[in-house]
Amino acid sequence: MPFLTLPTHRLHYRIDGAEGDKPWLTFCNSLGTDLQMWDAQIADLSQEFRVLRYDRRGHSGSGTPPPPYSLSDLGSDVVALWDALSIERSHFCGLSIGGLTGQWLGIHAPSRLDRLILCATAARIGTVESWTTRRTEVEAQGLQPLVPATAERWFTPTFRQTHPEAVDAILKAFVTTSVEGYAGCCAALAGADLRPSLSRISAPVLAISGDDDPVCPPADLEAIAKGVQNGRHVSLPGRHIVNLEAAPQFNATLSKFLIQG
Ligand SMILES: O=C(O)CC1=CCC(=O)O1
Repeated sequence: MPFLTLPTHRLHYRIDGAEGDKPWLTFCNSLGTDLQMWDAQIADLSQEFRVLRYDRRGHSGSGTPPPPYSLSDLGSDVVALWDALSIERSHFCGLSIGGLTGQWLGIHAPSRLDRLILCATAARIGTVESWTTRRTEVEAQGLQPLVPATAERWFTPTFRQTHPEAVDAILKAFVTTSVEGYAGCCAALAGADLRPSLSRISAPVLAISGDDDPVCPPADLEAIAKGVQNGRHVSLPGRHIVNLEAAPQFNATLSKFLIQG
């Protein structure tokens, strides 16, 4: 398991796929998941790309610096990883808080970005109050009590019934997330409002929604596509973890955007 050791924490990462001159594609997970949330993308996309995945600080194999975190902390972790791995430029695909991280990179590190895929995210997710409440609850009771409602927000009833093992694997990662790490990311979400800065994003953007996502509904992704300089929006069947629920369509949409433009 490779790690990058930073002054306050280490980042666990993984590289799959094509070697040589193939372009880099970086995946960035959502709150309470780990890099395995992208497993359904690897076989298809690692043919054409060098695929980099990592666990966000406070999640799974990465270290947990003391909370709170800011979106700038999360974006700077990606730049540190790219610097350490001598990755000058990469495509970037992030989901939810991973999509906010992608927007931050589009604004603050445009020279490092090729194309940007923003999934099940928004320029502002939730409210200061909702994230403060979530953080307080988690710090008091841990993550286990959140599991039923989380499963409902993340997957349709049909997917939960037909793919119980895939859902269990994601929820297992969720409950093992460190409370401090989760709380730190709640603080980053409370403080992140990129609506005034979206128009600074010049990288080509593909915004992907889950058409039944109660967290970031299609209108949020449409607003991103309209707000950036060069954006388009596609909606796929599923809820929040749309890359898993609609994996074949997701992979085909991503490949088309990255390869054909
Ligand atoms: O917690 C959720 O259900 C959804 C979510 C918000 C930000 C994120 O990354 O996931």
